[in-house]
Amino acid sequence: MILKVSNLVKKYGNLTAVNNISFEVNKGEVFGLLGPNGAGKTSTLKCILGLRKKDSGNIEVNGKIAYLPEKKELYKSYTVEKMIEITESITNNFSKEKAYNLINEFKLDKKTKISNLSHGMLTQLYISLTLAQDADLYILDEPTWGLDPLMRNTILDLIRELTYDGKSILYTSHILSEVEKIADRIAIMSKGKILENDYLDDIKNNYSAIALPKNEKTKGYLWKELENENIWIVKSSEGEKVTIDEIFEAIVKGEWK
Ligand SMILES: Nc1ncnc2c1ncn2[C@@H]1O[C@H](COP(=O)(O)OP(=O)(O)OP(=O)(O)O)[C@@H](O)[C@H]1O
Repeated sequence: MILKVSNLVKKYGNLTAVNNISFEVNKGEVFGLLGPNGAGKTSTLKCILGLRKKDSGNIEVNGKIAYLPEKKELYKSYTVEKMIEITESITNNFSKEKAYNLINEFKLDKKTKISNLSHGMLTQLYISLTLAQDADLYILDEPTWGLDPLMRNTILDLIRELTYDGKSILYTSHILSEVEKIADRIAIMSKGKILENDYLDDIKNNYSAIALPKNEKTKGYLWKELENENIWIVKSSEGEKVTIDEIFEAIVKGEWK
């Protein structure tokens, strides 16, 4: 186990952004922390990194962490080359060679000023600077934000490749299809709580959809209210197969009854 979060609570004044959550990330796995806007994902990552003070709970990290923040801001007046130099001077275990390999793979010109990079290119540079660090756990907050589908796939491949060397990845995303491609396990977060936490395949196999008359209730998530019946997502393999997108939607939207 590389990371163990137990009963983490983070409050901002009256708002409980992270409400008593627990999960573990194992060595060599990609763990996806999913949830809608404002679910508490970034707050969770920041508590793990010590960038936010937790209110209670326990966080155990076994190894070095490299972090890709959600707000990908870099010194605008520097060139790509200068940014790599600076990162090398202030970061432990940073490989300049690896950073250059990555920016070449992304076809970024080292002489370009950061202010002239497109949004996607800025993400590529930031990813290069993060993956060029030798770490045991890579914490990536929305690593594919603003990237086109081709570039997204390249980044997902790079993330997956990290696990071949036994590295672990904790990452957040809104894009279910990409999570399906690379995550081993996921946690679905909503309103500060983890509502589901399991192997992706198990989650997919455990849930199915059933239609019930309007006045009937069952144990599950009320997913869709139709004219004559309601559709429930239930923990059973008896009903219709559902996609991970549909399960996610039902868990986040519906209430477990
Ligand atoms: N510094 C802060 N001060 C006050 N409230 C905050 C602060 N940071 C986050 N919040 C609130 O905490 C809640 C969780 O925010 P957080 O950024 O952790 O969610 P998130 O799941 O990462 O969302 P997103 O996907 O939109 O980035 C939100 O209601 C947000 O408004």
